[in-house]
Amino acid sequence: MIKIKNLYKNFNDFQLFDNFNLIIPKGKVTVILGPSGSGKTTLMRMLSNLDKDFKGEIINNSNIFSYVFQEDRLLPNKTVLDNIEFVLNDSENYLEKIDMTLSILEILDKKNENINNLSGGQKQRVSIARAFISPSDFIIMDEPFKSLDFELKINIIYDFIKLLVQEKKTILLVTHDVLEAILLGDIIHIFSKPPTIIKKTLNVDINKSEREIYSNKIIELEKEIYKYLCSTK
Ligand SMILES: Nc1ncnc2c1ncn2[C@@H]1O[C@H](COP(=O)(O)OP(=O)(O)OP(=O)(O)O)[C@@H](O)[C@H]1O
Repeated sequence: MIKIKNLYKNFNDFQLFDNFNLIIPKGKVTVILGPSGSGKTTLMRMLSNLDKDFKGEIINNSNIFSYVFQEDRLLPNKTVLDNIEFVLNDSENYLEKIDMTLSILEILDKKNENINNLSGGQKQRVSIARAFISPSDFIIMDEPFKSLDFELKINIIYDFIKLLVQEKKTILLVTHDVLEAILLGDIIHIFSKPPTIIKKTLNVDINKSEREIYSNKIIELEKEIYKYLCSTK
């Protein structure tokens, strides 16, 4: 579990967080939805020790982090396999897991392909595979599906759900996409404008493998979230 306690963060006289608290439970997907400028990126930077200039406590026992960003951060001119082995110390022990993960993400046939020859969606699948295969305790995902078209995004999300059903991971997902939040999240936090607080927390009590985009439950949740996102309070 990762705990943020009594966090205060400012940039000169701009107070971004003013006694902010958040818990990221182990083995769950915690989603942050919030307006532009509410501090999502800053929070991720503080969680990953890139920004240490704050008051309060961040209790984080995870030793290894991995990241999935909107733009892929893969090694160019290397194969898919090279990119995955890059984050592993003893890749020999991971061969089965690599194949299984690539297969679920539908890119097993690209294993020995040069990254440069892959489409944007395929590269994003490689980024997800790499984060999943690496022995990290905590995966931070910053708008990982943003640049993808709707159909591709939904397909990758469903493949990603298959991975999560196989193996629970502690994930923090930051997104502006309400449907993505509902399909992947266990807990959804909606941020206010600064000074940022959590306006609303929703638990998604629908089995991950039963999250159908057209189902009434999903549509009801979407409506509820839009209500909070649109309220100025
Ligand atoms: N280095 C910095 N110096 C001054 N102000 C900053 C700095 N970094 C962030 N801010 C301010 O802090 C606020 C939060 O920024 P942040 O990038 O964390 O928001 P965000 O929620 O990730 O936004 P978006 O959804 O647009 O990516 C913004 O008002 C931003 O201008």
